[in-house]
Amino acid sequence: MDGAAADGFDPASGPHQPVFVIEGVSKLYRTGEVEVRALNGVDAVLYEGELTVLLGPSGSGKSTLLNILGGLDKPSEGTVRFRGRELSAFSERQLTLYRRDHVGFVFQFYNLIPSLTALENVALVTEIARRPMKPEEALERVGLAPRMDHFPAQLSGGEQQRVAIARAIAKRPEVLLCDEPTGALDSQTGIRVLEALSAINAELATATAIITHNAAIQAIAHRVFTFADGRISEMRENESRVSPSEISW
Ligand SMILES: Nc1ncnc2c1ncn2[C@@H]1O[C@H](COP(=O)(O)OP(=O)(O)OP(=O)(O)O)[C@@H](O)[C@H]1O
Repeated sequence: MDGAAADGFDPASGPHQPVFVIEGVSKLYRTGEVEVRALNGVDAVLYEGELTVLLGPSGSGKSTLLNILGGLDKPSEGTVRFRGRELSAFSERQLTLYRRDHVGFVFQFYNLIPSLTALENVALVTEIARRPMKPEEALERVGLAPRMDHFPAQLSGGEQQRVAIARAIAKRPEVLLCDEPTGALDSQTGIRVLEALSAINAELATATAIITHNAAIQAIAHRVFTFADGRISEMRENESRVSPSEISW
């Protein structure tokens, strides 16, 4: 924990403190006559320092919940609290500040700026963050320090995704939200990306949520939520976790 404390994580808050408390959350989308209930009464808790996997078929509501946790969307019913503050009642301005100061996002497609090097892509974020790490350190943490002067087109898909992870963690977010981070990658490359996410979760104690369709990935999590039809049909704590290098698909 020493290293983590040096990185600004307060060990006094300890593991097993809730980061998000989700109560009775439903989300309805209405487009013309068509109404879709993307979430239907979700209750869940995500904990400090934990890696949570959100598993389930397409359309089961995983991204909708992740977007609500990330302050990109609001529930139609129910409440979400972030460290005791009611996120679901935040104004747009408060949500913008919340996203900027507390949340790192990683998406399936890396969204790097092609005309900037890996280092410059990460530096874009550290320039506006309140207590960032050096961009070099962020790239070091994902094993890409030797490639920092390369442009996205000179990097493989998995390397580009690791730059995107470096960019997301460089502002030291308390939560890292990842929507299908390995969805576009082959298994070997995807495992490298999961190793980077898992190492960051362990070293910085960043509460991490990873959405996937891929059931093999659940073995690396502390906690697994399985989604079905807008609900969490099963919540499970893994008694023993395996390292990403031990899984395959
Ligand atoms: N902005 C929107 N407007 C209308 N319907 C939406 C919107 N966003 C999501 N939905 C619908 O809500 C349901 C849940 O979608 P969501 O993206 O949360 O599922 P998911 O489990 O993340 O799926 P996937 O794994 O395919 O990304 C789906 O039926 C989807 O079509």
